[in-house]
Amino acid sequence: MTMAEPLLELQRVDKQYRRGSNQVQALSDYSLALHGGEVLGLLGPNGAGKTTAIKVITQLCEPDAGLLLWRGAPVRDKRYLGRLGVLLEGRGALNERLSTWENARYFCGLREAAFDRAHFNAMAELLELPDPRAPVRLLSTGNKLKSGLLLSLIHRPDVALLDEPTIGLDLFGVRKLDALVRYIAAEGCAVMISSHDLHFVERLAQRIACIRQGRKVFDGAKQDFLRVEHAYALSLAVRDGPPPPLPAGLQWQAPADGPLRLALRDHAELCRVLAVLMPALPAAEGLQVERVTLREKYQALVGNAQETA
Ligand SMILES: Nc1ncnc2c1ncn2[C@@H]1O[C@H](COP(=O)(O)OP(=O)(O)OP(=O)(O)O)[C@@H](O)[C@H]1O
Repeated sequence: MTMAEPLLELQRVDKQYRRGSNQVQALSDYSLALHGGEVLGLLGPNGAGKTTAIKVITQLCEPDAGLLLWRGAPVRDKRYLGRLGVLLEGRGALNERLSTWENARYFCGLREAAFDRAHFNAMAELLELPDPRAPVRLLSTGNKLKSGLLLSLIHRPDVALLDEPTIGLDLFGVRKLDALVRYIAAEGCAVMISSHDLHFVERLAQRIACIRQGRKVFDGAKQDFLRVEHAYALSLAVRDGPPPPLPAGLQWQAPADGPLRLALRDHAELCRVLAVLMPALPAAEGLQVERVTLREKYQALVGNAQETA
């Protein structure tokens, strides 16, 4: 992960929506920085404020307080918008009567960027987009999504904001999207993925920003996110008798019914425990070791957060 100056930054942003006589605090004192070449996963339950953050970045809505910075300077006009690639709520802007190819040329003209045929072909190939010369209206829903995605990135943006990019893609489409995200990040693009698809985020993001009810609850390296408490969960089903001994400093959690449980910090600790447990294993009824995934960490962090609406 690069530690260079952020390309884009939200600093202490507040955003409130008015809904009749009610007010919804969508963002509270919210800060976020995006660096070139990094893939950031923006996570949060429904209504947490993710889309609002993207709308503030793209000037689709104005914050009540706080700053938006582009390359370290407060944004004063809309010029930086041409350096963004945006996919909002899974959809890119495109003209369905034109082909992906024609749309791409049109969008490059609009953004005052040179149309790069090799970049177009590389993305179409990675996405396995069939017939880029056919009118978009003739494509299947999933292929229209791929087309929209390609178009949001055709001008080689410095920052890509991908809001729910996996919606409507099948398993194979998502794998192709993986490849596309890696390709643009390797080119130096800062990629922010806002998604409920935790497997997708876990595979790609080096950094996780987690938001709950408009507030930041985590922002840091994915490894640190996964290491918040422990990396492995071990459970051991034993017959009657005392629980088998563990290395010094560790203690079983022993629920009234169900197997013994143990949370382990890392791979080294897991190996130490298994070595000590080995003699007791033949008499045990079952051993299970699970890697704690982003899903469990995420659930622990956002709890049962309900939509603030
Ligand atoms: N235009 C609006 N007018 C009033 N309230 C709004 C508006 N847009 C969003 N909200 C409210 O602001 C809060 C944050 O919404 P936002 O869409 O940013 O969340 P989100 O994290 O993107 O959610 P989701 O994962 O469901 O897309 C929610 O309570 C939502 O109901």
